Amino acid sequence: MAIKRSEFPENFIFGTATSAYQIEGAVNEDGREPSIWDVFSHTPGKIQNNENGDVACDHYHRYNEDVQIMKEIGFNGYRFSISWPRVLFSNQKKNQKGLDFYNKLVDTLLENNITPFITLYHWDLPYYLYEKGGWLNPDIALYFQDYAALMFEILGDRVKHWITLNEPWCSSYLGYFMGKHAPGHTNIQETIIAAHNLLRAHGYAVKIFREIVKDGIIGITNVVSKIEPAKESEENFQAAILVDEIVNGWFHDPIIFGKFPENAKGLFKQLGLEIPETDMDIISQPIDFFGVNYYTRQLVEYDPTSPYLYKNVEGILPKTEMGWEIYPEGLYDMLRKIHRRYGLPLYITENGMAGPDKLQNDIINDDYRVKYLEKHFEKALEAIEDGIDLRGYFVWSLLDNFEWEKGYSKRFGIVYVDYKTQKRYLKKSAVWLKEFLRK
Ligand SMILES: OC[C@@H]1[C@@H](O)[C@H](O)[C@@H](O)c2[nH]c(CCc3ccccc3)c[n+]21
Repeated sequence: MAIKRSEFPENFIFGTATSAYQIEGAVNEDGREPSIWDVFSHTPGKIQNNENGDVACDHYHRYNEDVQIMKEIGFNGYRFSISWPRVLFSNQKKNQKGLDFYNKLVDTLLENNITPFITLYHWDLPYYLYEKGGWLNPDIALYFQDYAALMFEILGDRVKHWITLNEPWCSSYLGYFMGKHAPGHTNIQETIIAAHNLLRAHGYAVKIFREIVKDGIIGITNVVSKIEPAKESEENFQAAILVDEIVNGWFHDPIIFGKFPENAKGLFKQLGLEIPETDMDIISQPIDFFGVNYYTRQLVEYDPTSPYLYKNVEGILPKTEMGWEIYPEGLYDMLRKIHRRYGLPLYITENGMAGPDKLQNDIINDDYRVKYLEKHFEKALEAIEDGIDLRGYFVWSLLDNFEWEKGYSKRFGIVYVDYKTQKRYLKKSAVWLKEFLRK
């Protein structure tokens, strides 16, 4: 029996999500200054095919058309991020033209009965702050607080749903340990310091939010992967617990319990790493929800030859173009785990897949994405029916866009973008969503 919109709560938010650097383009327009992703993507060898976000989906100029597409599909929510270097100059003066873009975007969304959910930081740190140490400099929390306060003052009268950070695990581990993302460092000690300062910045923003937007709600979005032992053994089971603490617990526990998870902390200490723990009271300021970005599971095995005592193992399930296993059961498991452990309302702030999308006679037949979304919607509904306080679901993503180190090679959109013409084409999954959201 196909799942129906009417089975979800009447006030449930069905939306779609994007981020500034991945769709806006116009990187040198109206005074926008460079971010770490402008510099990283222009560094040869960092991005597949040496692509960058200079133009992307040209959303800066086409936002009206894109909102009309959301309206046509029938979404009642839209999660997007603010480009920090577009709204604040390095001399700390506000960039009015940049702010006006977001004012117009918010007003257009509201005119079309689409609720804006704003992410303050989706990885595009102003480059001049990186030159001052970036996420390694404790002062970054104060810079972030000033930026957050500006956005709360400018948009807080109309925007009541706010997310401080998108996936601090990615910002710290991909940016400072694996070197795959900006700023491209490969240092585990820096990673732990960056993670702590990201959490501090989150706390400083929550603190000022309570003073400026008294009728709004604020949370943080984390990537949440279902961590499973590749083979059943006590050692592998322990490895899974450890990895769950490193990937998931490290960015949830401090916010709710005011402390880092013990096993992971013990491992890092055994490796001789410093674990800064200042401001845990600010980090654990009460928040109103957790945003959950769910895509897949991670299979791990105990590995005594690794300093982190584990290794990732390739799974056997059907995979998306990113090589991620399709595992909707993990969505249910993680919603239940996060809800039980932390007791906060949840929004699925990202879920979706990269597919082998081909434009043929103006049609993109992404049946695989229809099936993916249907299966994950079913698990979201099951969670709601089991009493989990899930309030919304944002499909990643509205448009095909700049997929970070993979450039434009991976298409996550429900709307196909022909980058040569910037023409948008609704994929079959968008047409399916339009039908689903009607019922
Ligand atoms: O890769 C698709 C999207 C990105 O385009 C978004 O900007 C970003 O928020 C985002 N995060 C993830 C999850 C990445 C991840 C998967 C598995 C394990 C750890 C991290 C997937 N995505």
